[in-house]
Amino acid sequence: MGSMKFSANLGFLWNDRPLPEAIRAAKDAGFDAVECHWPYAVPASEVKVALKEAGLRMLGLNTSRGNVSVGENGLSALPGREPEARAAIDQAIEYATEISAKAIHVMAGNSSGPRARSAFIENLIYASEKAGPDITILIEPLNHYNAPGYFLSTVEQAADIIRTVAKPNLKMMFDFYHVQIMGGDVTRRFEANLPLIGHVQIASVPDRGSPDHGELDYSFALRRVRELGWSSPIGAEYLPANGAVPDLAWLATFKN
Ligand SMILES: O=C(O)[C@@H](O)C(=O)CO
Ligand SMILES: [Mg+2]
Repeated sequence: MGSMKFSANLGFLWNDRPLPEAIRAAKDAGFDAVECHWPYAVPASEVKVALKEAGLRMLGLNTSRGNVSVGENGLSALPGREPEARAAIDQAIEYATEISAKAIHVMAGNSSGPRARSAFIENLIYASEKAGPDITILIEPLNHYNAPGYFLSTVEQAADIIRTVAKPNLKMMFDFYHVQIMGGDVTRRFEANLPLIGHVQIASVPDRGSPDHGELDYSFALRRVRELGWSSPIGAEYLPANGAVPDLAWLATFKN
């Protein structure tokens, strides 16, 4: 696929190591960038040093999910929880600013209906304005097996929200793994939503493993992504088959 770039998602890859060590492992493995889920337990100053030493950019991090022990998966589409949602957004912006991260995924949470939609829209306006033009705010449709009850589940719903909020730095995280499960037709839907897409992620379907097997042919899908002009690193967000150390044979094949 020539000159495709890839970002290691350290929420899943090398997630048994402290984040600075995972950043170094990603560099040694040949990744072009990194991204993570929830880095907040590690001081941003340590992550900043590790990124500088590795010469890698942190492409994205997520807002806090809230109370994970009771199943919370984000706060921004929960009516009545605006103060906590905005505190999570502030925390993410502060962390992202310190490490010069490119994007923040604002997690919606488990909810539905018009009040949830209004809360999400208002919180996304807050996030987009507060983040400023150097940080992209992302929203990500998640599939209903991994995230049952999550507010945002389809690309079309995300596109509607992005158009309603109408802020230039609000975009969609297009995770092919979720999009394939929630209706497929992935390359057409990628093309149709291209102007609204801010980051791309991949994993095999249905097992969420390395992107070289399963029902979705990434050698085709990523060629199409590239033909459509996408040049930023693609997020490798998969669960390694042998624990946290990833199977990486696919990386050399897809990069060349
Ligand atoms: O696809 C996912 O699950 C992630 O991109 C994420 O940020 C939510 O956990
Ligand atoms: Mg994802």
